[in-house]
Amino acid sequence: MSLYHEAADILERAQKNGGSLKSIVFGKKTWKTDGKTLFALTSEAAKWSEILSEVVERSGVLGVEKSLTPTLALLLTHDLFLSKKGVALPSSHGLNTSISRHKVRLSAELTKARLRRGFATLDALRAHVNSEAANGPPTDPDSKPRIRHPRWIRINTLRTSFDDELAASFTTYTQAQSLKEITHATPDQRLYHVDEHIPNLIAITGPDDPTTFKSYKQGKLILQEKASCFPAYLLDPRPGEGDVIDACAAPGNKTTHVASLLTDSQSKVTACEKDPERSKTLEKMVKLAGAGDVVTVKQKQNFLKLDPAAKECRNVTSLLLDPSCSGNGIFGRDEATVTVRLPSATTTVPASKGKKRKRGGQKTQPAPEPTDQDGDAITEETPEQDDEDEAKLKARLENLSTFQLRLLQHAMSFPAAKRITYSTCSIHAEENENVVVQALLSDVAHSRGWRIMKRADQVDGMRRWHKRGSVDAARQAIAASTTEGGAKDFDAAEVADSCIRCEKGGEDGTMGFFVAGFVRDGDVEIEPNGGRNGAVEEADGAADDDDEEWNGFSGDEA
Ligand SMILES: C[S@@+](CC[C@H](N)C(=O)[O-])C[C@H]1O[C@@H](n2cnc3c(N)ncnc32)[C@H](O)[C@@H]1O
Repeated sequence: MSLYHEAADILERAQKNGGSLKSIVFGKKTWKTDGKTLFALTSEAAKWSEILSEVVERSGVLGVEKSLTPTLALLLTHDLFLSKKGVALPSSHGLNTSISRHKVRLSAELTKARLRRGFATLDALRAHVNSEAANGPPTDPDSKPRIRHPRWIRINTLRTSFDDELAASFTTYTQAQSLKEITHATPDQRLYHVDEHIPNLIAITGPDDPTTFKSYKQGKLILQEKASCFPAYLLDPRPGEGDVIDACAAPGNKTTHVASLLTDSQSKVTACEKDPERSKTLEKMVKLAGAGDVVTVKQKQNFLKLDPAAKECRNVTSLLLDPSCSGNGIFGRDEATVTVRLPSATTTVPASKGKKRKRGGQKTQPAPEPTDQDGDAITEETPEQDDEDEAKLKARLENLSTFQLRLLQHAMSFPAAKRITYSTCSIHAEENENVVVQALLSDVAHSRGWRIMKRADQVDGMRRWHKRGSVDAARQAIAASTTEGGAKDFDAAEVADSCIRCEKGGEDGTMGFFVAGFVRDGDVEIEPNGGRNGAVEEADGAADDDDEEWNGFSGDEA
């Protein structure tokens, strides 16, 4: 019973205050209904809200059913016609009877709404609604053509081969020679493009929802943003060289990517995840991707508490570090294209009787994030709130970068480690070039011989990637550190060129992202203590780190 009232509350808050549905649902822990169910219903209803508002308003149902608020009517109408299971209430329940007794009238209005939009069947309308949610509404012909964000799909070579999968899932798709064809496609064009930087990655566009593909459900296709594929690829783990740690692993996209690069070797991946719920998702995703033989999931494992000197870590040669961040690089493609429109309470008479429909304020709201086959959200991060004030943001970035630096220094303390990648889905220099410079200047980097992985030493696709770090940001970070001494040897242009950035949106079809690699020859003696900025100190102070890190998730707390 609380489902519909709680869902109505969420949609109304979203319409009134903005913010993402995800933040509203998962930011509150006291809902009676579970968050996944609430998110699934509200995000679907949000997608259909334009059409369903029209249906509810034109049916006149609100004029006769006093127990129904406009939002309840919209949600119940959604479930009555569009949910496989129908209205999730006993047929005798008051809310169910008050909507069901108007089924014929509502159904007629839904048909009219469909025909007005030129769709012959409800399935065709559904495909259109899903496509608009994914790609946004068509642009005004006079305006600049809108750039369509591609749907990036990594073909999981642990379960299938690239060619087999193209033949299995994309037979109705035409190959596009350039990414531009994808970013400028019309919504109904089914196209795929083979990425030129990351092996086994394709960009697609079209009306289909790839989460409904059989191969997706079998773990053969992984929905993963292009930029998010950079860290594992840049890490370039060499089969047989040694083991890998994914330090902050859930939901596991990069973990399974690394695992796919280590096939036919004895090398193992240890995936740490501190958060209990996300640990379960990680475990599930690793199994689904067929990476269970290669990956050991350490559930509820704080990476800072993993002892680098432990026997199990002695053979770790590569570490992938993708910690929590402000998340402001996440391209809110899905979030920006779904509109919540709630029916107007004042227009309760069918339009045929001459009343004008009132169009309520529109807010952009999220469509569901990609989910695993059980509907678990598998986003990597929560987008930053737009309305955060500057002082709050500054404090949050300070907290985050302190935490990120600690993790990075801890990664640098693994005795056999030779390569590390550090990444964030943030575009803030504080979390990126600044952390890189500070890590390079730390005692642990110095004592163990860590240096930046230069562009010339990067794996082919990353060397060719055009967008590099910010020279200004690197220069400022170096200048800030020079006062403490020791930064004179760093060349800002070289540091920046070694870093990789991705722009949020635009013709590259990427989210905002940052990644840098660190290398060492592995022959420097380990010091008993990490020194001033050493990892041992950070690990000891890990209890405080928990709080600091969670400040980074204010997007979830809204
Ligand atoms: C940006 S997400 C990682 C996304 C993941 N790499 C992927 O590609 O699917 C950061 C994750 O790190 C986890 N985390 C944060 N601090 C951690 C720590 N100290 N030890 C282990 N995991 C941590 C968070 O709970 C979150 O799940």
